[in-house]
Amino acid sequence: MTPAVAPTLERGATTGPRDSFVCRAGLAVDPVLARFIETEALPGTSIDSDSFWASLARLADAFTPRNRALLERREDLQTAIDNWHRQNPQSGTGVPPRLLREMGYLAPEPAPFTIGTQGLDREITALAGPQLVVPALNARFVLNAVNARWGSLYDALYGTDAVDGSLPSAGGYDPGRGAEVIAWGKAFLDACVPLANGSWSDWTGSAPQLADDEQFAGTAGDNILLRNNGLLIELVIDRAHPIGASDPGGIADIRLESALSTIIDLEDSVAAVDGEDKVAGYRNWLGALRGDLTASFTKGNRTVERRAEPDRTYRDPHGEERALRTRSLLLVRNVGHLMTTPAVRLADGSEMFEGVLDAAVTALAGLHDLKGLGPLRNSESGAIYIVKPKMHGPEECAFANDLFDAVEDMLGLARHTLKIGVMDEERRTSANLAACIHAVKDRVFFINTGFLDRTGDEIHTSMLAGPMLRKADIKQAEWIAAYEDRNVQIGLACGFAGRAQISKGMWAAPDAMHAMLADKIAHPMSGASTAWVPSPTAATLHATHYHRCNVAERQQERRAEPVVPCEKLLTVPLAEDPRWSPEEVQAELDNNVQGILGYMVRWIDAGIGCSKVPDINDIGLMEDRATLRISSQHIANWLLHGVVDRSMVDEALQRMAARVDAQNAGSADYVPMVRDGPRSIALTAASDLIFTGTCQPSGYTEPVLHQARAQAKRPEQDRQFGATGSPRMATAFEQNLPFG
Ligand SMILES: CC(=O)SCCNC(=O)CCNC(=O)[C@H](O)C(C)(C)COP(=O)(O)OP(=O)(O)OC[C@H]1O[C@@H](n2cnc3c(N)ncnc32)[C@H](O)[C@@H]1OP(=O)(O)O
Ligand SMILES: O=CC(=O)O
Ligand SMILES: [Mg+2]
Repeated sequence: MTPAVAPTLERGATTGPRDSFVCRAGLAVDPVLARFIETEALPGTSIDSDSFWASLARLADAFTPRNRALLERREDLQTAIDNWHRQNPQSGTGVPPRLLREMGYLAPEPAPFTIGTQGLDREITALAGPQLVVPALNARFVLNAVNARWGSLYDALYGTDAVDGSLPSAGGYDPGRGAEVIAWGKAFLDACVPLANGSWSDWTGSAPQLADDEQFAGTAGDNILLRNNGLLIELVIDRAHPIGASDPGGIADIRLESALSTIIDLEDSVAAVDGEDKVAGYRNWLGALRGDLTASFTKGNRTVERRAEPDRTYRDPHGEERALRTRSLLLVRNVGHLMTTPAVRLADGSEMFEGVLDAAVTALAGLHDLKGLGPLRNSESGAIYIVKPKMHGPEECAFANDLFDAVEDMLGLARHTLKIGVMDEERRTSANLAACIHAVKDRVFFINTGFLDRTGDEIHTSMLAGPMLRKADIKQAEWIAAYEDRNVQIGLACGFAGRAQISKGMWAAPDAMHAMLADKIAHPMSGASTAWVPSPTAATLHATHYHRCNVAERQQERRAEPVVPCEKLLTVPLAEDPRWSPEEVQAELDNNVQGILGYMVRWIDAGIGCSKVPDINDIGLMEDRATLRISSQHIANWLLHGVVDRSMVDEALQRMAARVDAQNAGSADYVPMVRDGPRSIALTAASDLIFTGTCQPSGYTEPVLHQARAQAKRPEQDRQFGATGSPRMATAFEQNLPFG
């Protein structure tokens, strides 16, 4: 039986390294995590506390050695690649494919196959539309994301630069701007759900005669529902509303089905370094799935109570009442295979692999949805969706598959209840994508081109090959086009059309909605059935692309294409003739340093894992650990090859720290990095990250970030300043100098 209350959570009942830890089946568990599992996650699931912890201990026993071996394999391959570059310093290329095959970096291609995943929701198989990502630790944002299934097109157009690049002025409603928004909205309707005669601008409210009757989906009260490419559009009819009152047809708003699915992110957009942080994320995932998560906050001068939208109904064209899905389908992103967590320690005192803990706990939370334990439901088809990031190659995908098998057994779930989304964001995965998909072929529900991490890995893998192009030019180089094309082509060849999502990466400029409307239609046009957006507003605007482009047709067209050869993917974005002016070099360095500091100071000092940080041109960019990986690896690469030197980087760090301090001057609790007294942990960590960039595993930022954040969380008197700048790290840069 599950205990309703945790049995013994008193301080001191522990074998762990911190005397507040509690002992569970030989594991030393952070009491905050133990309490969460025993009082919130287990109750109702029919799994008792003793068997959960015993199974978790067995899971750790079974998967820890294998996980470690996979990380060693990463290092061995990287060493082999580095050695080749040392022996071939003038090659101007990456390691030749033949040698990559010999090393085992390139695996044998599987025979043609079709994925066999069953039991997926229609948001994954049948519909094409935006995918929102939200940091798991922020309940207010999570709830906004849950409810982002629907969004106001008028609000999204009015409140952003979407229509013509201009922003609304402060003050009241601007009727001129409003008229432009309404005209844009009506033109959109004319293009996507045209009337048989005339324009929606002239529609006066009679039963709409559509050019295609099939696009009439029904009514919800006075509102009209239309369907195009599988997505719903709701015309809000309200003549009492100021906008509806002046509209010939009484249209007060056009609401669009927007974020069909949402990833609640436990990975690169959060700062979670201990049991307390992990529980904050797990609790929000659990509450979002159950439908009882709430958030209360002050906005302007009012208190907002936010909760998940209840289900709605509408009447179809035959007058039958039907359910109208109001919430985004929820997926969770676990962490990758690299990090361990101090939330649980094993019998030998080592930390548990965080990905193993994530798999067990996020799946346990999923049981609440499958068993209907909360007031609302997520998956209608009984699936638990877990996105797995940063896997390197097929053996790491096979590891995740086996881990998910074991978690299913532990929780009494039918085989393949846990679905996996494979982030195609490491070079070894892109180069072996078919084999990676094959390793998870009966549970895969998406592949996604995480081009940000992928860019970081591109730099790190070929770090020794030579100086890389400038960051913006890397995005235009041959490898990335091959990467994006191959992902779609291989996905289609493995039968993803109509069965699973082919997903494209994040729009990383949250305020640049005009540019997004112009550019991001390329994602559905590529045959991808979904693509990432940073906010609900961006989801609504990006949804218009899926009305303008029929993804199913695009997939049909692209199916016949041959897959771009792997050789093109393996071209390295090296600067062939690096003759940048000093101003160009300085601008590149400053831009990277500003992004790094602007992001890290909030991560380390405030625990904020995803931020909007102005770039050197004052464009606010979404920064997360993946963009940090790119910037830090880029500087490390230019340092190594002498494009910049240590003193330039130190000078940029000081100058940009002052600039970031000025940018944050208005924020309460912000502690400047440039100050008298103890050196800023964030500034020290940023310096470490750059100067040890060549030695960080795969160029990841997590080890430095976690160490620095843990240090910042400790009471001031317990901190060891400069701990991240340990002698090992300080000398690592010097040791690499021979390559410079
Ligand atoms: C490479 C990768 O891994 S990409 C995946 C990881 N990245 C992400 O998850 C991006 C998530 N997005 C965000 O965190 C934010 O949008 C940022 C940091 C990029 C930009 O934030 P800002 O523009 O400063 O947003 P701000 O804090 O002003 O919030 C604006 C409103 O939008 C909402 N909002 C913004 N982003 C999101 C989101 N992703 N999900 C839900 N709501 C959101 C907020 O709830 C807020 O509304 P509220 O006041 O009613 O609660
Ligand atoms: O996770 C996404 C990425 O681009 O990296
Ligand atoms: Mg990523």
